Amino acid sequence: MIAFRGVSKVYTAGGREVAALRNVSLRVEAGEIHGVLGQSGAGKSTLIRCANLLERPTEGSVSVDGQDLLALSPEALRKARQGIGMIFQHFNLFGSKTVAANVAYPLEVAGAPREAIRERVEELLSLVGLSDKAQAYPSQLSGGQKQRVGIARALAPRPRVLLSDEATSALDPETTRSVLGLLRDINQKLGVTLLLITHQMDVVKAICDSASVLERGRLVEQGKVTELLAHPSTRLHQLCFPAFAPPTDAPSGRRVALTLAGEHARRPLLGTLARQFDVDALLVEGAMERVGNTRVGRLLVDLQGSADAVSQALAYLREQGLTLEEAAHG
Ligand SMILES: Nc1ncnc2c1ncn2[C@@H]1O[C@H](COP(=O)(O)OP(=O)(O)OP(=O)(O)O)[C@@H](O)[C@H]1O
Repeated sequence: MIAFRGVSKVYTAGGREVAALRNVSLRVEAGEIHGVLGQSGAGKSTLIRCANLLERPTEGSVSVDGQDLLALSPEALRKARQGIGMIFQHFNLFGSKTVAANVAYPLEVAGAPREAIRERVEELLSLVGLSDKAQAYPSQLSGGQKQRVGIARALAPRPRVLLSDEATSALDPETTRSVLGLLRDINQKLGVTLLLITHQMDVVKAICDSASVLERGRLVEQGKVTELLAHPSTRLHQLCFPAFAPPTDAPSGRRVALTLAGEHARRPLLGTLARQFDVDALLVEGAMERVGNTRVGRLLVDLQGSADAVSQALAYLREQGLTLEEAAHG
């Protein structure tokens, strides 16, 4: 488990103070994948670097697995850091070392026996699908392969927590998907807790259980991804479902924006409106998104039928717990 409590970070540069984090409190449960989403300059890198004290907070506390990192001696912090792996946007591999030597590096630093290192490196390269590249150099690898080496190296000391600093930002969409799939597998197979920062909503949708949004150093929301997306008022929802385009034609019925999540997204609601209420739903615009094992959607529909029937249909949808907005955003 990772806990930030009241964390602030102020940088002083050229006599000027920059508040990069302002009173951030965030809890990531053990075994979760948590994504921190934010625009450039929001403070994401600062936040993730505070999780292993590469950056020391100006105020507040950071604990990992119940250990208050700021209270540790330098020696104890060095040990605690072995339990916190990190992967980077630009991979940070040693160009002059082979893939195997890159992965072995943290184990050599920790003084592990040679044979144990050899076995562990083999196991890790197999885990990330690079057994055939052990003797290659980073310059001979694609971006996705380099990141897989970065992941293998980060996992070498068997960390409980993995920090990902925009690990897929430099990769194309397909490679991004495969690296995210690998991170999800690692989380599930090894139970590693993952804290990642990203400016890409797609990363959050693809693998995060929970997420938070950082804006100008402040955490403006946090929660389960599916729960945040189910509410049109959240930043996460608005980032996932951009506002509908302004209408160019007159509505052909009562125009309503529907947010479907969880159970609702699995039921044939529009068919029910037709059968039970004699109300047809014309789909104007919208999207359904897959989020983990569930689906979330936002649809703009024109409900067509007698005024009474449409009112009853709307009452039914509200009773079902759906979020409805008559004045669709946009
Ligand atoms: N070492 C530093 N010295 C002074 N200011 C800094 C330093 N590092 C970051 N900042 C400032 O702190 C703020 C947050 O920066 P940070 O890099 O954490 O944001 P970010 O969300 O990771 O941005 P990006 O996505 O562009 O990397 C910015 O205003 C940045 O200019």
